[in-house]
Amino acid sequence: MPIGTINNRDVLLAPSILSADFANLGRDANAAVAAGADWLQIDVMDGVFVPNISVGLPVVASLRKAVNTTLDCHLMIVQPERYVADFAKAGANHITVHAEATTHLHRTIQQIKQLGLTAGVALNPATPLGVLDEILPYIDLVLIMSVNPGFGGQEYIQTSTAKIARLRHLLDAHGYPDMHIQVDGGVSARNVAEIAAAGANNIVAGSAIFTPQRPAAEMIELMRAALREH
Ligand SMILES: O=C(CO)[C@H](O)[C@H](O)COP(=O)(O)O
Ligand SMILES: [Fe+2]
Repeated sequence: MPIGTINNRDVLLAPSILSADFANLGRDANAAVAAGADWLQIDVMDGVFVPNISVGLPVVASLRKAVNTTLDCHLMIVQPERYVADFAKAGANHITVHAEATTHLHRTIQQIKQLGLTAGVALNPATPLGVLDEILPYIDLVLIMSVNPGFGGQEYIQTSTAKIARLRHLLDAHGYPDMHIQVDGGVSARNVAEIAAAGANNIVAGSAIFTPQRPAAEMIELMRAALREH
């Protein structure tokens, strides 16, 4: 499944299954897709790069069988190059690795692309955009982390908005109109419009979509409505 084109700056929604009900993961994932989610993000945490452990290859393989959508694996693991082939085999369509997690970022990106997947680079909140300079020609997506990675349900770090705007400006200035800017962490219907206005086109949200109180479809519609109104 190819990465969506963003020439018209459509905003994609990528619910993170981190906040789904893991005992009913297929049900929750399908509900999000039926409600118009464009991608699903699977947050893979190793307890080393981030202080939490989440899910891994078997969950990707199970979701691949359960849902027909773009599976976006956000790898929060050290030396992700050890596992990218396994995630591709499990059914990932897109893999994002952290610039801070690998010494050989270019080689890791090459591996992902050679596997036929699209590739993204994630930056932690304190990582400057300058680390992207030499890797932009090789990637499809930049993930701006708007929380410190490791947990769902954290508060959006406000300075992320200016970082997104600087990145969109830089991409426009250097001729990357199709690069996705994905934003992950603390995004909800309350702030999604300002995040999209700053230049993000690919929105990850976990706790704002998968809540026990209301169906995912309603929460996705609230986000779409906020995007339409801005
Ligand atoms: O990468 C992540 C955490 O490291 C998650 O994708 C993200 O936190 C989603 O959760 P929420 O929308 O609740 O902040
Ligand atoms: Fe994530």
